[in-house]
Amino acid sequence: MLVTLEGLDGSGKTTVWEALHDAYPDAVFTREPTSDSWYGEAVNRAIDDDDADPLATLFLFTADHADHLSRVVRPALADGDLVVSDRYSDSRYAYQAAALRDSDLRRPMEYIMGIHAAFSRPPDKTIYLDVDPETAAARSGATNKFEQAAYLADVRANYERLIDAEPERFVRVDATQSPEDVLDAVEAALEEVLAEQ
Ligand SMILES: Nc1ncnc2c1ncn2[C@@H]1O[C@H](COP(=O)(O)OP(=O)(O)OP(=O)(O)O)[C@@H](O)[C@H]1O
Ligand SMILES: Cc1cn([C@H]2C[C@H](O)[C@@H](COP(=O)(O)O)O2)c(=O)[nH]c1=O
Repeated sequence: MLVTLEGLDGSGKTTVWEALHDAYPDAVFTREPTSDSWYGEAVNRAIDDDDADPLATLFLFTADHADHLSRVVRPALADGDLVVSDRYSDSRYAYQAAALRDSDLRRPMEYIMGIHAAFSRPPDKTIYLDVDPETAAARSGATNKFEQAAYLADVRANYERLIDAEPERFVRVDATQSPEDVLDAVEAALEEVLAEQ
């Protein structure tokens, strides 16, 4: 089963993802952008480059996703493992659709989803850590172009579109709660998902 953690920068995904290692010692924990490949390194260069072309950036993130799928996600799923990914395809739909909002693409989110539909493996469940853009920007330190409150407001609106389209896949968790309460809510959601399996 493939479970993904999604949300704005600073929503607390990585904090939760790290804490889940103890509760699910046999699961495969992974992330996007990947941290162990040159594709991930290329993505990080684009994140840090304020002048990076947004369409080129989309394809770098998508290349990293293709490598992540073939090298990590599909083999783990084939072995019957629980895979928990800190960010995955929804991050592209939410973030790159916002970055490409004023581009020549008529419907950026649909375009990005179309590219993924040809090769990706959709998540079985997605835990969405919901936080307002101001809190997100403050917590993340606003250190890169994606971590600005105005941009994150667009990203959040895109996440809401994704949730509206597939309410059964998403579990929304209030990420303004204390870290302990957020983790309790995520663990409860995961237990329910695994029990349904
Ligand atoms: N529930 C919470 N309440 C207050 N602060 C939190 C909470 N969860 C995480 N934080 C703090 O917010 C900061 C960002 O947390 P974290 O790195 O887990 O977020 P993230 O969603 O993974 O961000 P990014 O997407 O930018 O990597 C950290 O300093 C962390 O300690
Ligand atoms: C996977 C992915 C990520 N992003 C953005 C979101 C963050 O601002 C950075 C890095 O992610 P992290 O969780 O803070 O390490 O990249 C994106 O725009 N599109 C994506 O597909």
